[in-house]
Amino acid sequence: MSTHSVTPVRELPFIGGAPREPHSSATFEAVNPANGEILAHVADCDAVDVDRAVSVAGAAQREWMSWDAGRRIAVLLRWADAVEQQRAELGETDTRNMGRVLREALGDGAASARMIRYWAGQVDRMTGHQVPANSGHLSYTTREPLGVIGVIMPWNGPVGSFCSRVAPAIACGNAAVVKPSEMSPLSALRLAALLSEAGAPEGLVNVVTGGGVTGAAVAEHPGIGGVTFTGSVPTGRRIAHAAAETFKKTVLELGGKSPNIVFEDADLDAAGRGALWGVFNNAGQVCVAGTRLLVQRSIAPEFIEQLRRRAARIRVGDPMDPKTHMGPLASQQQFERVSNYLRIARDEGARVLSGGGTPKDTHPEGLFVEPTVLTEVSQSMRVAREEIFGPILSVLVFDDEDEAVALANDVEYGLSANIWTRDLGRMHRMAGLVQAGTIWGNTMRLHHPGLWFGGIKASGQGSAYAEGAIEGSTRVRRVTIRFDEAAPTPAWGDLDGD
Ligand SMILES: NC(=O)C1=CN([C@@H]2O[C@H](COP(=O)(O)OP(=O)(O)OC[C@H]3O[C@@H](n4cnc5c(N)ncnc54)[C@H](O)[C@@H]3O)[C@@H](O)[C@H]2O)C=CC1
Ligand SMILES: NCCCC(=O)O
Repeated sequence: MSTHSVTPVRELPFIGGAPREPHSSATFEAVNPANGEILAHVADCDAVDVDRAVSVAGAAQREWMSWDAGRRIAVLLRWADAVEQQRAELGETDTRNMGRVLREALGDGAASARMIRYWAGQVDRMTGHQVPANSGHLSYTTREPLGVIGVIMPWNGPVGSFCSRVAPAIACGNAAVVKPSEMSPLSALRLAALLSEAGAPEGLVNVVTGGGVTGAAVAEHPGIGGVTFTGSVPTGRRIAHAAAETFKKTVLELGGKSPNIVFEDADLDAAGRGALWGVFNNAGQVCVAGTRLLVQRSIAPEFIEQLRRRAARIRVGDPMDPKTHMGPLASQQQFERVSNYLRIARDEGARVLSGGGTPKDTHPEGLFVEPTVLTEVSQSMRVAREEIFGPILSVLVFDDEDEAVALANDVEYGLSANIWTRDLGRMHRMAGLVQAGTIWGNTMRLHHPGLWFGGIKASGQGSAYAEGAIEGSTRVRRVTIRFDEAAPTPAWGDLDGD
């Protein structure tokens, strides 16, 4: 367990380029899930705080767009450098605040810096086009920012979530009001400060801390032009309803129950390693976690034994320790949710092949759950259908491609799918038939800010990456100008004379 101890600090919302005393006097605690330590008392912002943030964001956005593109690009590049330089501090903040193991949290800072640089390169590419429609006329479209974007964040990868949403929003010329998750709000405050220090107008990116009430105030605010949300399906639905009232654009990246489909002709060693990392990384708190392993019957015994052997070597413990593979769950709420699914699995008749415990003896104050592999799972069981968001892998067996497709698609979600086979014909057939917004073949969780990433079915709409991020952050307008006086004008020709 970490020996690091802290005196809880008071964290204020970041509004107008600095921490500001909030209107609301309510607070909530930021807690280290590895040891129960209280890290901070964080302001629980109300609708007045959100309104203040939207107001300063509007003014900052106008200033931002009055700057030449080169000056805006320079700010983004300085911000990227700062995120990279501060990645140790940012990573430690996330590790303490939500239990992500430090060795991975450090990687988030470096990946986020690359992401910001990608978006810096897009700043002067928010172009429209010219349409040769009518002779004697020039018609063109412009792409312009929505104004203020509301960013409502989850808790499972705070640094990456902040940068992947804020960078495209501001690269497209917007300001942002960010509502981090109440379970991991701390790094967002630091990231907004780093952007200010990099030279952004005061108020370009503001952080209002709080829970669902604060988030709802963001989704409802008429001064916000678009919302990008990552989180659960029920909350995504609420946000879509709230946003519709004022016709906000929305990008919704919601839950998943991603299949990881392994055929007998696959590289079984790579597929086995991938299966474990894909579901147990970040203690399973990953939207695209491959939580359903669909394995072909002919190789099932051998493959499952490989999983059992390797899963036993996963080191669970202090997330600050560089040797640890898996830290605790992020919050008491999540710990109870996952513990409940362990009970449901047993009640439904699944077999616990490995794990299945919540090691309170070795980790009395921590919210740890063992990496758990469930076999003898059938498609009707809740553990095979519902998003758990914890380190639980459900193994199902199939005979042929048709059955694999049927099992893969028989859930409400459609975020991502992983397919392992050496047969490229089969790979492409499966990629066409499996219902998921992202298909990974012989790999998993490979991302790039220039590649579309979004869910279908209940897993959401739009993409917070690539062209989806631009679409979600901008609107298009059309201009038509008659420049040739010989070109006709639409008018009544018989209004003159007697
Ligand atoms: N797919 C993903 O990446 C994620 C999925 N989840 C799923 O959701 C489950 C519950 O986790 P939560 O953090 O409670 O998810 P959530 O979807 O309720 O919360 C996500 C964010 O939305 C905010 N929020 C809550 N109610 C809101 C409302 N009415 N209007 C606007 N914003 C609101 C929260 O404060 C937080 O910032 C998890 O167990 C997991 O299954 C959670 C986080 C990320
Ligand atoms: N926001 C998508 C990141 C998913 C992943 O951690 O792979």
